[in-house]
Amino acid sequence: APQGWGLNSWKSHSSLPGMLSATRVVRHWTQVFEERGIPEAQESSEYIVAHVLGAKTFQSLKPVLWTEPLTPKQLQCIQELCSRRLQRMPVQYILGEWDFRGLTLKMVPPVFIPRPETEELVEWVLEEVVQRPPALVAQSGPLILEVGCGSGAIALSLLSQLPQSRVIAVDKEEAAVSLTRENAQRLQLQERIRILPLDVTSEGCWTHLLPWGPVDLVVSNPPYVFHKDMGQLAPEICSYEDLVALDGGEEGMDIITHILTLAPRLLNASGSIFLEVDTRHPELVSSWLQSRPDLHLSLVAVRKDFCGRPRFLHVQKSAP
Ligand SMILES: C[S@@+](CC[C@H](N)C(=O)[O-])C[C@H]1O[C@@H](n2cnc3c(N)ncnc32)[C@H](O)[C@@H]1O
Repeated sequence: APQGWGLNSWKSHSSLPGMLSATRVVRHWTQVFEERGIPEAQESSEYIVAHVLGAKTFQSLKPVLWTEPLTPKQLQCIQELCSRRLQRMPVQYILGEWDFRGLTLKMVPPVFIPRPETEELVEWVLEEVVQRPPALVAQSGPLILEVGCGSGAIALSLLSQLPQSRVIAVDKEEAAVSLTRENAQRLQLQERIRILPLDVTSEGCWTHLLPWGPVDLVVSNPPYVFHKDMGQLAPEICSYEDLVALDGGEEGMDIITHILTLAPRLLNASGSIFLEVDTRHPELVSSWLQSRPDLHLSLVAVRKDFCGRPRFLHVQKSAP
């Protein structure tokens, strides 16, 4: 078993009690991970060792800690955490927290781990809000609805950057709802957020949201993976993350179309929807919207991610 392998490999160092420095331990586990085909071997090893030594990254450790011998307790702890990595558990779940746009969020499996691309979606929303007339932003708002809040990454980043904003965050999974709630409290942002369990595919679900609206913006990183692509996901994802957070149905559009159908009922006139999607979705969403003129929505902009792939959509409501 992977765990047994990790333990056995560690025994080779038992002749060096008290002499193992953080740097040597990082090197050891990097090699073990590489031999076992664990992705991001060095990063995984560095994050785990840094975490046990009380830092976020290996580079941010005081240099003296790189060379000082580790205690048996620290070594034991590193061994336990690295054994989990050998079982392909994502580092974010092993460490139990992860940073998103400078906010440290608690991470608990199987709630979706926020991805770096999503930071760009938040950035785009912030840019758009800043462009609004100053009086509008300063007085109250915006009021934002986030569909599928997961750990709360998007909602809490927006709240922390926009001091007048308020957010309604919904997710169909109870684990996500309670993790967003916990993260909001940890970050002292609970006063401006309403977190509701809600399945946006359920009949008449928008009626539960009406009392909180109308909203200025709808933001979502919905499940958008094409069902046929689900089999290609890495073991880290398939074995630990909630697949409900990823599987968007046949063309990845199942939840996207529900959000687009729901949003016009809740949005202010000329309100906006910002979505993170697959590269095939700009075209699919555009033609789907053309088939639904009754929604009075148009795709007004597409943005590329840091890899140059079209991954973010801005859809706007227009007057009927
Ligand atoms: C890709 S994750 C995004 C999580 C978080 N917003 C982020 O970016 O890290 C999608 C989220 O949508 C939620 N979800 C899936 N289907 C849903 C539905 N029908 N109604 C509401 N939420 C849903 C999942 O539980 C999951 O938390």
